[in-house]
Amino acid sequence: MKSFQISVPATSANVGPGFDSMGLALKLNLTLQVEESDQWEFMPPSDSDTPYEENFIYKIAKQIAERHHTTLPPCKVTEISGIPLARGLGSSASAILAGIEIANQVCHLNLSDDDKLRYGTEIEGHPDNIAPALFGGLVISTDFGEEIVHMDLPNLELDTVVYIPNIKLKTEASRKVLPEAYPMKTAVKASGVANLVVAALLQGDYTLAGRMMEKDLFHEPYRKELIPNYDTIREEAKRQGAYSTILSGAGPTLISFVPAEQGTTIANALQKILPDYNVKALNMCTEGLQVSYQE
Ligand SMILES: Nc1ncnc2c1ncn2[C@@H]1O[C@H](COP(=O)(O)OP(=O)(O)O)[C@@H](O)[C@H]1O
Ligand SMILES: N[C@@H](CCOP(=O)(O)O)C(=O)O
Repeated sequence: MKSFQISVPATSANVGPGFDSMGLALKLNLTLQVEESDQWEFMPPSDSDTPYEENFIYKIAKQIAERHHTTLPPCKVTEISGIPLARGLGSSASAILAGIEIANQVCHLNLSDDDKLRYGTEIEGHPDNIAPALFGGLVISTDFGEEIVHMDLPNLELDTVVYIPNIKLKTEASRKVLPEAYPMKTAVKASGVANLVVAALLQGDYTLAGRMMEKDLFHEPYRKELIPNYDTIREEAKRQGAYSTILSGAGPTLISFVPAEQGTTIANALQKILPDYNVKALNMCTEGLQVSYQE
């Protein structure tokens, strides 16, 4: 019987002003063990009354199989490790890619990376989590409909610290507070800020990159009211030496970019003043989606 493991990293989208286009993979994984079986089963079950047909990953896998005019054979799927849900760490993008990959493996679809990026982006609605979850690293991507253009940035000499509160914020809800359109002057300044973040990262000028990340005009000014302790965490992280502290994805997690090797020290200091949070030092992850087969 075939058995394989799928591992997909968490992601932090936007990186400040790179709204819907910039994201990086983090060393925190969704890992699933998949075995062909005589019936569908998800372990641990989300709750005993929910049929497998309602499972998010199952629905994605089924949709991809149908798109290729085939049906999924039954599988037992065991979640070995997870990414906290609705916290701004890309759990939905990782689950979507896992569903796509299950269909790819068990239906022998032979999907290319571009196929996975296209399907994942269509389902998620934007490529900024899907691209780094698929490729690893820090990826800039934009969906032009006929193609999704994406480009990796070279590895950065940075650690990150994430501040995960024990409340959820669905991405859909956090998008509702954003404006439909931006005045021309705001859009020009906002894209200038985003360009400076990329230029500064490429030059290794992390002080400037951090300063510009915190000047986002696309989403943070509208979302910060939804985020508990937004100003306190930013100020305290700066005092501890962080280059920047910004929303991770749509929030409510905040993420700091900090000098290499200083993640754990800064995380420990912030955990002391945020006892209700899970404060973690996380390295960036250069690997994206991985599949490994067992005998
Ligand atoms: N491992 C998973 N298994 C099943 N559903 C998942 C999984 N990961 C994410 N989801 C679905 O994605 C939703 C969270 O997506 P979203 O609001 O975009 O937040 P985020 O992607 O920031 O964690 C969850 O409420 C759940 O429906
Ligand atoms: N660009 C999106 C990113 C959402 O990321 P998530 O991790 O919160 O799902 C947005 O900002 O809405």
